[in-house]
Amino acid sequence: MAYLIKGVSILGAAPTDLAVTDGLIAAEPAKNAEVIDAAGLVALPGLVDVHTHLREPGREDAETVQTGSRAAALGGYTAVCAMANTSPVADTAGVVEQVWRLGREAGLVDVQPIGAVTIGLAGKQLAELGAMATSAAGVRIFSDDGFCVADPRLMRRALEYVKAFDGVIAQHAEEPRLTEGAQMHEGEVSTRLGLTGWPAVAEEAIIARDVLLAEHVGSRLHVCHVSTAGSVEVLRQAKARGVRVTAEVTPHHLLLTDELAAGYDPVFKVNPPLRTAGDVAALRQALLDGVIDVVATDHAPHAVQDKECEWSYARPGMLGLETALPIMLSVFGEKWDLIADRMSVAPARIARLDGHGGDLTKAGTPANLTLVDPSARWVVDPGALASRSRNTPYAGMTLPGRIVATFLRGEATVLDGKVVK
Ligand SMILES: NC(=O)N[C@@H](CC(=O)O)C(=O)O
Ligand SMILES: [Zn+2]
Repeated sequence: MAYLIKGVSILGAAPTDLAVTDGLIAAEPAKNAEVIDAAGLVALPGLVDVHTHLREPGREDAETVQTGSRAAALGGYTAVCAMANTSPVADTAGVVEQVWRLGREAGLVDVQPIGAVTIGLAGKQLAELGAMATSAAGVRIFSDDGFCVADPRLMRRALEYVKAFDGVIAQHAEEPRLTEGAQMHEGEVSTRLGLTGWPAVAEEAIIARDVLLAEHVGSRLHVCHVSTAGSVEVLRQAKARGVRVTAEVTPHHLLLTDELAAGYDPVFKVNPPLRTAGDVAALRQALLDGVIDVVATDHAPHAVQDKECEWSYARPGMLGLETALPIMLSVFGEKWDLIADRMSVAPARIARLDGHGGDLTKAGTPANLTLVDPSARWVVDPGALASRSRNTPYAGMTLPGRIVATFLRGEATVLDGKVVK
C-alpha cells in the first residue's frame, strides 16, 4: 500500500503532505497512493513501549499477544516490549521465540520479548541470557519485573553477562524486605486507612545500589517505573557522573496519587504504588529534564476475579496502552517534541529497535508512525477498550487526544480509530 497523508502537522510544525511508499517515508507520493485527509492531525513517530505485560503464554484470560497488540496499535504504538512474567516464564530461548512468533502472527506491532534475568523469576540462578539474545527473538532487555533482582551478586553477574552483547538489565526496584505485606504507599494516607505501607526508600535503596553496580561493571541499567522524588535524585546524581542508566515513568505515576486508595477500589492498586503529589511533581520535572528518559505504560491487564475483589487480595497493575498518549497530553499539553522523544525515540534507542523512533521529515525513514487528533475529547469506557481486561483507572474520565491512524512499516494497522485487520 502507498499513502499520501495530506495536510498533516509533523510534531506540531506547519501542515505538509507526507508520502508513504513501500514501507518508507517517500519524497514524492506514489501514483496509486491512497489519500488520507489529515487536516488538524499531528503525526508522531510510532510509539514504543519498553514495559508491556501481554500475559501470553499462561494468562490468556487477561490478555493475549493478539488483544494486547490491538490495544497497542489503537494507542499509537508500533512496538512493545513484552515482559517476561508469563507462565511459563520467558526464561528460555523457546518461550521468547514463542512470544516473538505470536507477535509476528498478530502483525499489528513489533512485539519484542523481554527475557527473564533469573530462572522462573525466582532470583536464585541466572537464566540463559546469551541463548535468549542469540535466539530468533534477539532479546536485548532482561528483567524479572514483578520481582526485584534483590541479590546484589546476581545483579552484578547479570550486568556483567549482558555487557558482551549490549544488553540491558531492567530492574523492578523494590527491596523485598522493606515491602513485606505492603498494600500501598507508606505515608499519611496508609496510616489513616490502616494499610501496610511500601516505603519510598524500598525503591530508592535498590536504585542507589544498582547504579553503583552498573557503574562498577560499566554496563547498562534500566530502571522500571520510577515512582518517588528520592529516586529521581539518585538518578540525577548517577547521570551527572556518567553512569549508563536509563529510567522510565508510567503515565499513572505522572497523574494519580495515593489519596485514590481511600475508596479501597483495587483498580488503583499497582506496583510500585501511587505516591504523593510531591512525588508526582518531581517525576514530571524529571521527565522534562531528561533525568527520566522514557514513558512506559507498564500495561498490566488482570482478569476480573483478580481485580474486582477486596483490596488486599487484588493483584497490582493497571491497563495503559490505550490511554498513555492522552494522559501525556492532559499532563503536559501539546509538547510534541517531548512526547515524541520520551515515548518513541528514546525507548527505541534503549530497546535497540532500529526503524522505530525515526525522523518523519526524512525520505527513507521506515514508515512507523501514528496520527493523532489533539482536539478530540473522549470518555474512557472500560468496556470499549481493545484489551481483554477492564482494569483502567481512568474509567469515566474525559481525555484529550484521539489516535486516528497507526502505520507499521507503511501498512495501516489503525484507520479512523479502528484496527484494520
Ligand atoms: N505493575 C504491577 O503492579 N504489576 C505488574 C508487574 C510489575 O510491573 O511490577 C504485573 O505483571 O501485573
Ligand atoms: Zn514492575
